[in-house]
Amino acid sequence: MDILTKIVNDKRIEVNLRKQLIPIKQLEHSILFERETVSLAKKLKESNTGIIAEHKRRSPSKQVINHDLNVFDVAKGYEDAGVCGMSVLTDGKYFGGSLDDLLTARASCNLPLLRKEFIIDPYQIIEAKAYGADVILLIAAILTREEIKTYSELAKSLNLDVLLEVHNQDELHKSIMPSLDMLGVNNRNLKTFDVSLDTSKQLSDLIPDDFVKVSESGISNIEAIKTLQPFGYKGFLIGENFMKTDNAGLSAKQFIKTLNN
Ligand SMILES: O=P(O)(O)OC[C@@H](O)[C@@H](O)c1c[nH]c2ccccc12
Repeated sequence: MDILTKIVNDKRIEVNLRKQLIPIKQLEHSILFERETVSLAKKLKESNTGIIAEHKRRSPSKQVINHDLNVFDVAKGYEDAGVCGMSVLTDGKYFGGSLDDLLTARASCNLPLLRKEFIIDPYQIIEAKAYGADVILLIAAILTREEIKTYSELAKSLNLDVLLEVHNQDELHKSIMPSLDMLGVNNRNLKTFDVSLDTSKQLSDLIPDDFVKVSESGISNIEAIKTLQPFGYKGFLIGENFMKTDNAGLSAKQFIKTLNN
């Protein structure tokens, strides 16, 4: 069984348990559920750098990245660095994250926050809003077109932005619909972990101009961004490159400073 299938199988069990612990009605009554969200897509459109910086402690491909940083400082640091948005991994078993991380990031900064999660149930979208997210991720590899439609429309009705992630042409073709805001090309194959920026280059032409294009994963230097910008990418999702350092915020700050020069 590939890793993505494993993650999704575990996620179904987890979500069913969560639903029993905290009913949707309760989530809908939380204070953050009423919060006015901030659009990441809009920020990316207005930016010349377009960095979305991620909080990620570990991953199935890299094992430990960093267990010593705390989300509160990382979020503050990213905001101070001038990133457009922050991505927070909320999966516990494979990425060492949690919904508490999302809450902490929310308490620490005003950046648009992306709930980085394997969404397979509408419950998780309600949850994202209740824990302070502004954006949800939908992964085409694990959803049908119908699911993408239902989930993205639900997100839009809650004023959440939608980032739809693809890795190949088939996933892209099945996913294009007006309820998406951003199209993310994952340079990492979630089944084999192979990383290549060529994926972003090859798919860029097939993404209609109405969507903000985001390149995700394996971006470790300024050159990568300079190479991808002419292909129309406005957003760059960077995790490990910042998280593997002692001070993720500071390394994002230096990165953005160099990018601006
Ligand atoms: O650490 P990197 O290589 O900079 O990658 C960040 C981000 O793109 C990656 O964490 C990611 C992209 N899509 C995902 C889906 C699920 C979990 C994680 C991801």
